Amino acid sequence: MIAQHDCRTPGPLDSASDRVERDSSKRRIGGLMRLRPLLREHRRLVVCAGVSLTCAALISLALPLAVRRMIDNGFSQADGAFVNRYFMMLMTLAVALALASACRYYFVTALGERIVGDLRIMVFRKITRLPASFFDANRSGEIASRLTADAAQIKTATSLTASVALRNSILCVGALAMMFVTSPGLSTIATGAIPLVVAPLVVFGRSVRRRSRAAQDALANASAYAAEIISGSRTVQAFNGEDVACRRYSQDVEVSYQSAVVAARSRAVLTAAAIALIFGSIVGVLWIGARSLLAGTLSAGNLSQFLIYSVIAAGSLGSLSEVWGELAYAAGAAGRLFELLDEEGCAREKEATKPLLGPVLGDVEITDLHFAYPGAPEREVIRGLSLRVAPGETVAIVGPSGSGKSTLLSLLLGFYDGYAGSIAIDGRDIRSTASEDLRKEISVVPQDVTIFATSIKENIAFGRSEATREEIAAAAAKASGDVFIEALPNGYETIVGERGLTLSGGQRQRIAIARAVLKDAPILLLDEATASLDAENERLVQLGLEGLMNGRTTIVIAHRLATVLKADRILVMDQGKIVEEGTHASLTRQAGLYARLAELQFNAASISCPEQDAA
Ligand SMILES: Nc1ncnc2c1ncn2[C@@H]1O[C@H](COP(=O)(O)OP(=O)(O)OP(=O)(O)O)[C@@H](O)[C@H]1O
Repeated sequence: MIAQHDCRTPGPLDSASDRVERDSSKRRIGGLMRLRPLLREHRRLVVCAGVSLTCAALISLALPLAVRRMIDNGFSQADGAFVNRYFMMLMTLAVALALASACRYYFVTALGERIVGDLRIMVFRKITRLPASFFDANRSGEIASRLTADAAQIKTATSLTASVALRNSILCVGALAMMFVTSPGLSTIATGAIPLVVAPLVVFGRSVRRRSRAAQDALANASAYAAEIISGSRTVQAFNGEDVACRRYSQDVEVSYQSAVVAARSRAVLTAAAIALIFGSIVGVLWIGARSLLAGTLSAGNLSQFLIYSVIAAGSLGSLSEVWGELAYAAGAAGRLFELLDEEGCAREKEATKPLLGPVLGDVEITDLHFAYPGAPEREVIRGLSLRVAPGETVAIVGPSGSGKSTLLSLLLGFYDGYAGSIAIDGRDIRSTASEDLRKEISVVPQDVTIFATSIKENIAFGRSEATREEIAAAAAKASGDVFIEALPNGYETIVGERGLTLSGGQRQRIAIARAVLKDAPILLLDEATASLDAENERLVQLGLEGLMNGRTTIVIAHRLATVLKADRILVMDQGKIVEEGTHASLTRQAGLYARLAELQFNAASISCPEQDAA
């Protein structure tokens, strides 16, 4: 039976259709509203952007007034001094407009960059704390794409698009008001046409947004695949898989292209419809205006002013319909990022838990543990396992591949919470301890060593960034890594390639061991820690590890039985359970699974372990 921990098990991120469906109930633009707290944090930038934006819009609205006055009072009365004065004024307005526009651009762009930077940091912070089950269910490329492409989309929206939208809203409202001031009659006819123009655009806009999201998701899919192939480039080349990969990527890109083209087509039609409807109605209104001019009920200046305002109003309405699409697009991107922020996960936060008390002795007790991975809940990987490791004891776990050894270590590290039974350290259930506090007490050398594309020094000090150069060197020496590191051109400062590709497997392993040595935690987990070493290095590292294990609770997983002979106890795991327990000598005598494994690896009879035989 599997206990469902009360936190929600993170599953795959929503698919395009899921999201579109959910979004339809929320009115997509609303997604951007969640950026409000970030905007509040940068109030000063928001105010500066708003002021410069409003100034630029108001100055644009003042220009037609000047034009009318000039036509009616200057040209028509051939008043040269008046014309000069007005041109000077126009020049001043132009300079002010230029300045206001420059300020608008600067503040709005700075605001967009600031907001998206903050958002990226928030999301990244969250991602780094999400539980293992989230990463089991989601592709890293897809997550990275949210941080890059979606964040960029929001940047455009919060900076340029939002400013265009705001400017056009001000222009539209201002121009409409001025149209009424200029000619109430003509304006009534013009505004009467607005609902007829806007209604079809709103309806059509929705389908455009749906298509845009599909295009975005298709692109994220292609990016995730590309990231996977790039990180596995050596395997791809070793298996001559370039063509297969290219074909698959081309298909993904094609799907993304097709979705983008469909979205662009809808958007093009939307733009055409917007322009036709808006300008069509304006031309109609102007026709009426021209007739009023001929009838002498409207001056030429007034008609020109009305004309300019109606072009401004129409132009801004048209731009609004375009940027509405952009904003909806960005709201979709914001939704995708906030979805990550909303991931609940199971990482136990500090506030909700109690720290392990005092210095941890490393008494590990596992009682009747049952566990199935969230992705395969029907298949129990750990099935009723109980185990006690006393402080300072070294226990080795061996067993066939897939028997659940690494899973057990993952559970000890608190990577998964959805298990039944209990795991306690020094008598305290690890589920009531914050993940951060728990992991402080555990050093681990995993099966798949992770090396970051930075200096060797930083790689070793990853778990203790404040470590001194001497401490780092001492840890490297204990892991038998000092000789090879010092032989590198830049020693400890040498930058290793991505995932440590410029190092050999054994060198990577020794850096991982040095990292664990430096962390100096009371509990040590070694998962095939010496698997990539040659016999000579294995012997050296083994010596270092023995020093490290001394006085620490150690759980060692090893396939090579020769590496576990010195353990205080050997546990044999099979199908999620401990099936045998003892020393090498006693286990070989039992003629069970261990004896069979031993016989497969070496002639068990010829291996002797004097200390244990004696024991
Ligand atoms: N993230 C995961 N999601 C779902 N199933 C998993 C996951 N990781 C491992 N498994 C499954 O759990 C079982 C136990 O795997 P585990 O890695 O613990 O075995 P192991 O004994 O450490 O094997 P090996 O000695 O080969 O490393 C396997 O059947 C494996 O397919």
